[in-house]
Amino acid sequence: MSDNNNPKSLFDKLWERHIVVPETDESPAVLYIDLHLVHEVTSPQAFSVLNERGLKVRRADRTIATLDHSTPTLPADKNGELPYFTAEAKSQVETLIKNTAEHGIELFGMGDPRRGIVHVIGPELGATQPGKTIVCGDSHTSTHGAFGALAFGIGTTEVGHVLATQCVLQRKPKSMRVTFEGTLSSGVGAKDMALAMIAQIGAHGGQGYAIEYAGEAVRDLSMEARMTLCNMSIEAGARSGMVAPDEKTFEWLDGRDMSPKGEAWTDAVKDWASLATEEGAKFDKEVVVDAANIRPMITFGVSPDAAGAVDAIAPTPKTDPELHAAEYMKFEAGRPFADAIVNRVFIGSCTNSRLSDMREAAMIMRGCKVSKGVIALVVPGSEAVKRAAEAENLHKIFLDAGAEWREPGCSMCIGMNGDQGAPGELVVSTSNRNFIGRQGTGVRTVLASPATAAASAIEGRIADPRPYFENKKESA
Ligand SMILES: CC(C)[C@H](C(=O)O)[C@@H](O)C(=O)O
Ligand code: SF4
Repeated sequence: MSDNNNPKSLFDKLWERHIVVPETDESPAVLYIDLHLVHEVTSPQAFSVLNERGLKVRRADRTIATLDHSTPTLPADKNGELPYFTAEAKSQVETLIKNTAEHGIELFGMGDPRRGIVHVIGPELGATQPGKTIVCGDSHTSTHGAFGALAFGIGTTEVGHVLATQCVLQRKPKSMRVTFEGTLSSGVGAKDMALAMIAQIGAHGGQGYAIEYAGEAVRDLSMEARMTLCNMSIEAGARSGMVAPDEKTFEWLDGRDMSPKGEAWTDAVKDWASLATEEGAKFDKEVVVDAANIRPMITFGVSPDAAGAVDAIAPTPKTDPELHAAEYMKFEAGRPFADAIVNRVFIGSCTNSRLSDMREAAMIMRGCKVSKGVIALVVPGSEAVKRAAEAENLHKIFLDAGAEWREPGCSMCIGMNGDQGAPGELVVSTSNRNFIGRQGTGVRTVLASPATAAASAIEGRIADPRPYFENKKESA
């Protein structure tokens, strides 16, 4: 605990608790890692290095592995064969199965009811907890910061370091507080907050910083929505984003498989409650976002900061990269975004594939039909989300509307499993990256919330979800 003369931020506390060797001018700090998450794409090389050098995994009990990026979202065929996209995808999966078995690491593999996108299952299992340092060879590890953890992505070389030593070398980032002032209006959610913030500070605005999200609109968010917000921190250039743990956090974690139990739970909650940023704590940078005026957001370019309100008109490009992006995306300056014809819709990814996202999309699609000519894919983030959604019959709503209901995984967020759009198609996607070719060669990606994506699927154009919220309210 700090005294009032030295008020500390959540980030300071998390950092200090994990220093094994302090940082000097010559060398970064050695930081202890509480939880290491592993998936099939960034781990093979790391395990190879370990095996070549005859090293063991230091703490297999603090390491969990899942299969998500390369896994098919279509079921096995008659012979029980999964339809892998490429030999490489299949090999990544087989390699992780082999490596985890050899090193005694728990793997949530195909058919395991706990499998899912790495950033969805960590929290779901209760493995993600306040106060922890969490790493994964994956940039969207920032998602776990929603619980008041210091969570960041690492490279494959570092994955090897963590496997072997349970530590990473890190320079302490600068701190930034992003305060969302006011409350959100109906039909606006965490995805819109993230895109509005990134549009405001830029895709590099958070570079070199650890972000803490604060303010009334953040406190009001559910845990799932906080995960959406923290997930997108990386798209603002920051490696981590976090929210101070509170009653909502504790309630969400209570009773989960890996959450502490009994007396250990009581002690943990007491400790977690002491982590919040103290009054007067200093940040290297303060940013204020006007939450009350955020409208549903979409991206119109090829970087997540090219974002605007769904009911706005396409801006006139000012720079060469903007011109290039506008040519690629085919948004004509001065015309409403809502004029753009949509070919495909993807509802999923570690940004927006949790139960609340499924519910939001289903609320909009209930009793409606996906527009003719639009292919809509709904991909739950985990087996648990899939089960929970099916228990509420959400899958029926999607199927009745003419959308596809798939098996959990990263799917069209990155297309590594073969779920991709066709060249030239406009895809409204609830994922986090609109880079050229991310969802398939020549695909034009528009990032949006589940509500906006669902509304766009129905209307066949980029659509404002707000009228649906009004109508459902009236008919409720
Ligand atoms: C495959 C993996 C290395 C990558 C990442 O680190 O983010 C992926 O998850 C992504 O979203 O682009
Ligand atoms: S869902 Fe997308 S962003 Fe998330 S881990 Fe998978 S590929 Fe990366």
